[in-house]
Amino acid sequence: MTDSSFLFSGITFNRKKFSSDFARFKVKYSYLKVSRDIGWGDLLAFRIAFWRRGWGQLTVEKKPSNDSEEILLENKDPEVEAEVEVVAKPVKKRKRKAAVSDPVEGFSVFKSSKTEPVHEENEETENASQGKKELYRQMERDAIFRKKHNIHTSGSNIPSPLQDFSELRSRYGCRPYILRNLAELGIKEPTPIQMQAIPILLSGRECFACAPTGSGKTLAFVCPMLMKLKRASKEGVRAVILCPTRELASQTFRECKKLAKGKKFYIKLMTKQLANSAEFSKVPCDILISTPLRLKFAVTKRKLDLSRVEYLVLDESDKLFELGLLKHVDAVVKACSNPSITRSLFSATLPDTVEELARSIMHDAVRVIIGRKNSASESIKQKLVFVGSEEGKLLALRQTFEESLNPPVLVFVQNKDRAKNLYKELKFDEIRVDVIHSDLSQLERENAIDNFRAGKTWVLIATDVIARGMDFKGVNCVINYDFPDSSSAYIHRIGRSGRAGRSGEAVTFYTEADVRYLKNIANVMKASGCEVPNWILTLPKLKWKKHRPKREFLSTKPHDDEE
Ligand SMILES: Nc1ncnc2c1ncn2[C@@H]1O[C@H](COP(=O)(O)OP(=O)(O)OP(=O)(O)O)[C@@H](O)[C@H]1O
Repeated sequence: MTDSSFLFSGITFNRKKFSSDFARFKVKYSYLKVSRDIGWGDLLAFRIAFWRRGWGQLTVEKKPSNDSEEILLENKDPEVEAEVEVVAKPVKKRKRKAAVSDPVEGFSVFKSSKTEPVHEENEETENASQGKKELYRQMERDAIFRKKHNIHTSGSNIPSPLQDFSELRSRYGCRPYILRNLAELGIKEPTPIQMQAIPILLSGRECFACAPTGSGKTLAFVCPMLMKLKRASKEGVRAVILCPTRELASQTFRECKKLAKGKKFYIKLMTKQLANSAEFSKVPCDILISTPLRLKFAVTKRKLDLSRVEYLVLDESDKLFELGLLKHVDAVVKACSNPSITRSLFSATLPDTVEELARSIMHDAVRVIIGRKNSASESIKQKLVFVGSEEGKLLALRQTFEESLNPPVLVFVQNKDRAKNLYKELKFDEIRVDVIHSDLSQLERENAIDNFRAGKTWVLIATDVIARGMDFKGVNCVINYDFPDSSSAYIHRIGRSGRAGRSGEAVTFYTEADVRYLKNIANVMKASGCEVPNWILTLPKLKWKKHRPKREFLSTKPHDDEE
């Protein structure tokens, strides 16, 4: 068909000239034959239906030798045929209505050539305005729904949010195994980030999203990824999820497996062993979950091919864009060279600099913010405690544990040496304590996490290595033994409690040396509805800077004893 004309904003596509390309992509399209006299109103109605479902581009090709037109639907979903029936209804309805109304209105079915165009024109204008009205009504309904769920979006043509997981099937033809797995996991209603991010990603749009800790971001990117991949393939890596730490990568790997249960996807976690394997390219892999350094190593040293990757997720994106990781992330993003890739960024904190970077690398991305940007989860009760000095901290910690130890409790310190020392201090108290930091082997780190998850450990002392993304169900209290180095570190640390709607508590110790930095944290606390003494809020504004003071030796023993 060389004489193709496209209505609305479609890509000109000469099917004869590009017949071989078309044959390759044929499976992606479905057709709907409609009468030649299809009006603009009908097309607008189709377009609205498309927009609501978050489908691809709607274009029309005219067939000169035939009395029908084809509506070309760019849709990669095999279920589209069924949906097209629904979409086609307005045309049938209009025709039926016309047939019934003709005799009533006194018009002949065989109209003269003079009167017909006038009637058609009026009808089309009417349909167009009806379509427009419906579009506006839908936009209004979406706006009300978003407002109710604190969903803030920016970007063009944003798909309607999901109100219910059943819409995954009715709007997107989701396979039953996902709905079954969600039900088995006890997941009934989508969280606000899932309501909006899932339709965006399913419609093939790029997205950067900021939603509170514990609000279900993982599912918001894993679910559409599985739906888009549809089935397993052995033709190379098709989706990559980058996480800043090994612990988070392995947790995300497990979450993927849970949601994919019953479907034979090849989901791989990039372990040291796998990264070093020379046979990597022969291992079937649909979804690869990795830290940036390991993936970069596999790409550069093991010639791992990422050119077929269709979906790339940068989880904890602001952390991935920090200086130490950025060059590895950059190498991975470059290796994912497929021009039709869909990239997405997720985090509970999204600094403006990261947003700018995201905008510069993404195409027509939609921005989604749940609640207030860079804020803590509102289900956490936050408290600041003045402890005077380093020694004061240890006394305050022991006193807290004596008064009320409500495990599981996470205690964050500034670095691994302090973690080791605090562990030595608490080991002989009558509490089950463990420690996790980067000097431990992978196995030791995993054991520490597993024991904490299983309730064998009551108090886990940690560095920021587990501050992001780790989902420990039911952590009752987070204690910032050492003041966090930034407000985003604070948000992520305390976000290990108060997850998925549960309540939690966060206590932050501060000394004289930390007072200058109190305001940043106090602002976060105030924004999430916690009480903060006024004097802190009136402290002078500090320019953004990481606060990592050299802290005194952590021990209650006299220093001479240590020598
Ligand atoms: N729709 C839902 N309903 C109930 N629970 C859910 C839902 N979605 C996810 N969850 C659960 O909520 C918990 C937190 O989810 P997840 O780890 O994805 O949070 P997150 O937003 O990524 O947090 P963080 O910012 O800390 O990484 C998990 O235990 C997950 O199983």
